[in-house]
Amino acid sequence: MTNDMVKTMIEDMHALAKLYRSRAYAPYSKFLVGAVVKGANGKLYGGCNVENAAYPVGNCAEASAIAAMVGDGETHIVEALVMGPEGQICTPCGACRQRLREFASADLKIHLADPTAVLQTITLGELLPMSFGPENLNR
Ligand SMILES: O=c1ccn([C@H]2C[C@H](O)[C@@H](CO)O2)c(=O)[nH]1
Ligand SMILES: [Zn+2]
Repeated sequence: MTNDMVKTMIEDMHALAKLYRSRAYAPYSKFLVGAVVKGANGKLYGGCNVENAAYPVGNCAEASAIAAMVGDGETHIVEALVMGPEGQICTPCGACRQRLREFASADLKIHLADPTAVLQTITLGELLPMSFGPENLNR
């Protein structure tokens, strides 16, 4: 695969995350997040955060994207992107690191983006070292 092709694919993930971020329902925090996971099937799945008047019931963008993927019959994530507000990176919260871990290996690349660009790329293993996953339950 050429560098141009890789760039195009990240740009596709970035564009989809931006669309989903624009649909975020975050009237309480006003912190809009979009997330995209790429399945092993090559398809992209987007999600946004969905807050609730009962605050703890709110949902992270990553959780929404993962739910869309699993609902489509895919259970392996090969790449991910999380987009927060302009000028800052939004790293997945602790719970979402574990949610990603369920469907990905430690070398999963997670692109951290704002609406203008990908600002940083990190692996799941860096975000969640010595993780507990399905293998620990012989799955
Ligand atoms: O990686 C993250 C971090 C935060 N949020 C959401 C949760 C809440 O709605 C808002 C503020 O925490 O941002 C996400 O969706 N993903
Ligand atoms: Zn989260």
